[in-house]
Amino acid sequence: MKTIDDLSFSGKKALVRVDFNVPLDENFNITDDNRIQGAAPTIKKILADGGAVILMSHLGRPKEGPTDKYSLKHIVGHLSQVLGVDVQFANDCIGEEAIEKSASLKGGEVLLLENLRFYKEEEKGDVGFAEKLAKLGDVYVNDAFGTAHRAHASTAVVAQFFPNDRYAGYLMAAEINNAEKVMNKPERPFTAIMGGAKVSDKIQLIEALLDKVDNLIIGGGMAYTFVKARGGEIGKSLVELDKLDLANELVKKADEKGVNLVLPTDAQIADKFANDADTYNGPNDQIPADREGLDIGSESSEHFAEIISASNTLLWNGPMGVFEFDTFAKGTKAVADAVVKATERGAFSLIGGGDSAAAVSKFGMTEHVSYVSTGGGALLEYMEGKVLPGVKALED
Ligand SMILES: Nc1ncnc2c1ncn2[C@@H]1O[C@H](COP(=O)(O)OP(=O)(O)OP(=O)(O)O)[C@@H](O)[C@H]1O
Ligand SMILES: O=C(O)[C@H](O)COP(=O)(O)O
Repeated sequence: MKTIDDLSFSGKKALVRVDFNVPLDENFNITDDNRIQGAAPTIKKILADGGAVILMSHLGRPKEGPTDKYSLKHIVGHLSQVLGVDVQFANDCIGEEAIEKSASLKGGEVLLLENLRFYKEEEKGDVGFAEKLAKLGDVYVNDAFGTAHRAHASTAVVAQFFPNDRYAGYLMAAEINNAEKVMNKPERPFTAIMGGAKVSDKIQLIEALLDKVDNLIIGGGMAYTFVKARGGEIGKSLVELDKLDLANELVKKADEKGVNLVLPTDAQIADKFANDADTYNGPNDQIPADREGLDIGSESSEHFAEIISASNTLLWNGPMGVFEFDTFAKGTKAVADAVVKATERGAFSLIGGGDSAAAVSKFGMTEHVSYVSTGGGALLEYMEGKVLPGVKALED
């Protein structure tokens, strides 16, 4: 797979797929610009070579065509600041305006096209739509690791129109290299910390990890399915009753493979799902019927931290509790502190995208871990051993 270091972009128009699917608040302010920052080095390299950049991305999951809520115009200002260039904007990603603005773009200039998903053809992987996109540029660059697990027109199909001129951007290359480092050449002990809401979202990753890790720590909402499966009383805690047998199977598999599967033993037990809930720290298998566990407890935090601090490779995907509420962020913070300490001692730590990255950023620790992925589902699928269409499409 070629990267952008294999080409001088002088005199070229680079059609660059980025993942600018960033969280916006009610005033359309970007609440986490990690994905924009991540794509900046690629864009800047092309500009430094004297090339012009035509950016394409999706934003959200628009269902009824163009809407203001999902317009990429909302990120033009911040993107211009990050790049130090006045980014031009096309109100469509194909058609007259896109063609004209792309054609008149000069070296050192940047054009951002409107949201690709305003056309159903994007997610359908429509060839005709991909060809219209392809006509806008001379070479194709994919730097959208976060969307690489989608076989869409702009992430995979379009590459066929650039048989000799398709490149991975720096972010795409870094994401793959860091995921490989963890999955294929981990320095041991290798510990994975899985959290978040549902076992069902992470089953395939957990199964893939059981062949790779020394320790598998399970926290967050998904832990209660494991506690319930072995007869614990979990009250109103989050649980997937149709996954109890699966949970027991995973515990058994871990045992057979000699993996140390670590579950929390205590929880912050609340009388309601709210930041101002009445809460106490107690065993997570004796939760009263009218209460629920919303964070791992102090004993579990200490136990998890102990294992993390003795590890040389760390993968973390999913928060330990409802970290959005400060009352239930202690477990996630304790894990983040331990990951940072291990990293400072020389361990390699990879943080999965989405909520885990948001938690690390909330605690101001992004610079103190080895790598924060921009991929949520894409990273999970890559680590499950799946071929990502956006990566495959770049291969010669
Ligand atoms: N004990 C719990 N009870 C209820 N919800 C929980 C609990 N622990 C964590 N959560 C919730 O889980 C959500 C995150 O899990 P989710 O599976 O949605 O994403 P994730 O695992 O972080 O994956 P990604 O990092 O890709 O977003 C958070 O919104 C958090 O509030
Ligand atoms: O946020 C993500 O995971 C990527 O931008 C992909 O978005 P999607 O799940 O809507 O395809």
